[in-house]
Amino acid sequence: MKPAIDVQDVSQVYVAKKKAVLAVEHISFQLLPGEFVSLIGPSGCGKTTLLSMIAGLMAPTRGVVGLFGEPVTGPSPKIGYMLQQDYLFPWRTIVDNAYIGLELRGQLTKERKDYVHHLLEEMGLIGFKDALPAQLSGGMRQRVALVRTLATDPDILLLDEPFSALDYQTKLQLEDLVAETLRDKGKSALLVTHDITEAIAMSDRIFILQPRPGRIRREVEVPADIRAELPFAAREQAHFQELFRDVWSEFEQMTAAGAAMKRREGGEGR
Ligand SMILES: Nc1ncnc2c1ncn2[C@@H]1O[C@H](COP(=O)(O)OP(=O)(O)OP(=O)(O)O)[C@@H](O)[C@H]1O
Repeated sequence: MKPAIDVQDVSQVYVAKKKAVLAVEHISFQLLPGEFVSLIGPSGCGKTTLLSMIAGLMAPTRGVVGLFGEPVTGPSPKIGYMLQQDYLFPWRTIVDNAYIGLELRGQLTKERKDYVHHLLEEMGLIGFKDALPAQLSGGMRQRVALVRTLATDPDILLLDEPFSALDYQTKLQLEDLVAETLRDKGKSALLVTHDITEAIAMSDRIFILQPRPGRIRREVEVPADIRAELPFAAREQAHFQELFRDVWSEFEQMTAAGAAMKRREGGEGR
């Protein structure tokens, strides 16, 4: 089986104000079709940089990214992107917002429109199809963003903190909806999040990244009892707390190492 995403020894250097920043270095991982994988790590460890390279928005300085065996050379129709902000156009109705990706690709056929209506139905939004975004709550707007992302039928979803701007209850509800929808449709997903519980509850595997430069520190397999459930119920499984403590202690070690490094750099600078 060809991996949905294949990141091979990728590094990325940014050049800003005559200074080079090594954002990520020697990153390699694969994501299989239908798998849900999360990237977690402290701010600046290169999560967004990695997503941008996978989405074809930026070429790696070194290494190769592949999607289903093909090298990434630019944005691909195989990829759908969901972000923290919903970026709905305020002057367009919900259904017209959901059509945008299809319009941009010249794919606004009767069949695709019917599929969008089906998705709006699935997400409990059909009664709001002619409303404007301002009339919807934050959680409903993110559901519209999900419909818009799924409308073009991408094989892989890149989820860049899509739940982080939501209140806690809405976030838990939407996590379940996203997980269930992606499982049903057999999509692969790569989630970037700062929330350890969210990563454990939603994923098959987790990559913990460390900063300066961004590298994979550890890969975590989520136990079967957690994976068998949707995210809300997953939090109640026997191995959940144990895994949470394990990942948390990894973060604490990383924070302590980062603070020690800053102290050393501060000392050297004096
Ligand atoms: N355009 C840029 N120019 C220069 N440096 C950049 C640029 N974008 C990111 N960086 C640097 O690259 C590193 C990785 O950044 P990136 O935004 O990918 O991390 P992140 O893990 O997504 O962070 P956050 O969790 O805060 O969103 C950081 O050190 C950052 O300062």
